[in-house]
Parts: sequence; structure tokens; C-alpha cells
Amino acid sequence: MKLLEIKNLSISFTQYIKGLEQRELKVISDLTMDIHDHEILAVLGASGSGKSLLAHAILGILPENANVSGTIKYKHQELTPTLQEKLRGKNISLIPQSVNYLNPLMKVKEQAIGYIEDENQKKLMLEKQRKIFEKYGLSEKVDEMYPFQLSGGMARKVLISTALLNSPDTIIADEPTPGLDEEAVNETIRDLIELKNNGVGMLLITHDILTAIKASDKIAIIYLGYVIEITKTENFLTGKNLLHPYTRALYDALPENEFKLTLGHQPSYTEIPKGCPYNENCPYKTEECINTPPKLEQVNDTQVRCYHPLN
Ligand SMILES: Nc1ncnc2c1ncn2[C@@H]1O[C@H](COP(=O)(O)OP(=O)(O)OP(=O)(O)O)[C@@H](O)[C@H]1O
Ligand code: NI
Repeated sequence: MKLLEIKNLSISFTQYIKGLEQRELKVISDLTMDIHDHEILAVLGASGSGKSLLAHAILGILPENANVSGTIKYKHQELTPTLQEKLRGKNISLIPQSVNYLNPLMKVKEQAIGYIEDENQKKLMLEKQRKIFEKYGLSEKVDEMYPFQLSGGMARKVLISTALLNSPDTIIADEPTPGLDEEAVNETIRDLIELKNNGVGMLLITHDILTAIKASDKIAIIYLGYVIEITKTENFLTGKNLLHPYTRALYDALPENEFKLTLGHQPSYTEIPKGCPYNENCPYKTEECINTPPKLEQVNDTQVRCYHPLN
């Protein structure tokens, strides 16, 4: 079942330079992707490539100054600000990128359940909270702690458990493994996969290709705000059917492939090429690559945005 359907989503900011002169800073361009139940879709992109903004667009928590076009549907219903508010933290939950999302002045258990007026309801929710925290190895002592008292690993567990309190079927995990040691990363990945096996559909945002490969079923590769390819994760294990030259370069740069290629210079947002976003680094570019951005097209099991897909 399709949980989320994102169609032609673009996000930009209006920038004022030198007083009155304006320019449009495009951070997400024409993004189309679906998220299904029982599936982890990794969104892989460099730092600053628009990944968190994508998460915030789905949840309806973009900054006021963002210009947005395109549509996002949840279970075939188009998301409006009202619907987003209704679903947020319940049907669709965010595991945030930073533990700074935790309120430093509130005990962990209180912020996990949020404000609940009705005493009976609050009691039920606290019981649920304790159960989920327990499952993630967080003892009763943790309930009473303030965020600054948590270790990095514990804080990640608190963020994951908190996201699960209302049994969401759709989870947006924004960089859930930063700054963790390898064992903690692997444990977090196991937790995410278990959620998927229980039916959840997940968007896993990461700039770490190894996390994407270990955790996901499909990988959407973002370059300068464009999805340039959506491919099955297994293709990164076999090295086959990787169609976009940038995807191929990512694969060749994996440690086990001896970092064969360098990824080239990544232009910044103020200089997105008018044609294919990758054309400046692409060995296969032709006239049309320089002039017109290619569309995302289906080639076998893959979607790719390229005039000259490999193979
Ligand atoms: N409110 C804003 N006004 C102007 N530009 C913004 C605003 N919010 C984000 N940006 C810009 O949009 C771009 C994408 O930001 P985003 O946080 O989505 O990147 P990201 O892919 O999540 O990066 P990271 O891996 O570092 O978390 C960045 O270049 C950022 O500077
Ligand atoms: Ni981010």
C-alpha cells in the first residue's frame, strides 16, 4: 500500500541580495517519490542537499519563508496544513535529526507523552510510554531525567521511543545515527528494520551511504535538490543496474571498491546548472544535458533522471 505519494515537490527560498535585488534559491526541485508500508526508502544526499526540508514538508513544519509547490498525499488524501497537524506525531511521526528537539527544561517522560489534560488518559499514556521505553532498554530512572543527563545513545533511543508512542504507520527518520559509535549505529539500524518488519513505511534520511545500504530497501539519491535515481538497495551490493553516472561514482567511491573515482566538485545552491544538475561533473554530457534538465523516468525497476543512463 502506498502511504505517502510525493509529486513534483519543489521548495525554494527568496533571498534578498544587495537590498532590493532578489533571487530564488531552489533547494528541492521536482521531487517525486512514493513510500510504501513494509519498506524503508533511504534518501541519500550530501549535507545541505535539502533532505531535512523534505522531511519538514511532509510533516508541515517548513519555515514560513519557504515557497512550496507540488503535492503530497497520505493514503491517497492530499495533505493540507490542517490534515498535517492532525496526523503529525500520530499517523506520521518524525525521528528528528537532532537531540536539540528535546526540551531541555522538561523531564524525558513528560515530553514523550506531551500535554494531556485528562488524568486517566495521561495515566494510560504513561503506561504505554514506560512499555516502549522498556523495550528500548530505557529504565525507569530515565523517565525522570532531563535531556542533558542522557548519553548520546540514550538520547537517540528516547527520540525513537517517543516517535513510536502513538503507533505511527509512517515514520520519517532524519539522520537517526549521527555521532554514534558503530555498535550503536548497527543497533539503531536493527531497530528501524524491526519497525519496518512490523509494517511501518519509513523515509530514512541520511548522508551516509553505508547506513543507507545496511538499512533500506530502496535508495533515492539526491544531487543539488534533484532526485537523480531511485534504485533497489541490492543494486549497491552487486554493483549492477546503477544507471546514473553520479550513482555509479558513489558506488565506485565505496571503501570496498577502493575509492576508484572522486566525486568531483559539488556546486552550491546558488549555481545550480540550468540543464542536468550533474552535467558539470559528467563524462557523458551532451548538448541537451547542458540546456534542459532531464525528467525522472522509469527504466526497468529503476527511476533515473538522465539522458544517457548507463548499461
Ligand atoms: N529558512 C531557510 N531560509 C533559507 N535557506 C534555508 C532555510 N532552511 C534551510 N535553508 C537552506 O536549504 C538547504 C537545505 O537544507 P536542509 O537542512 O534540508 O539540508 P540537509 O540535506 O538536511 O543537510 P544536513 O545533511 O546538513 O542535515 C541548505 O542549503 C540551507 O542553507
Ligand atoms: Ni538535515
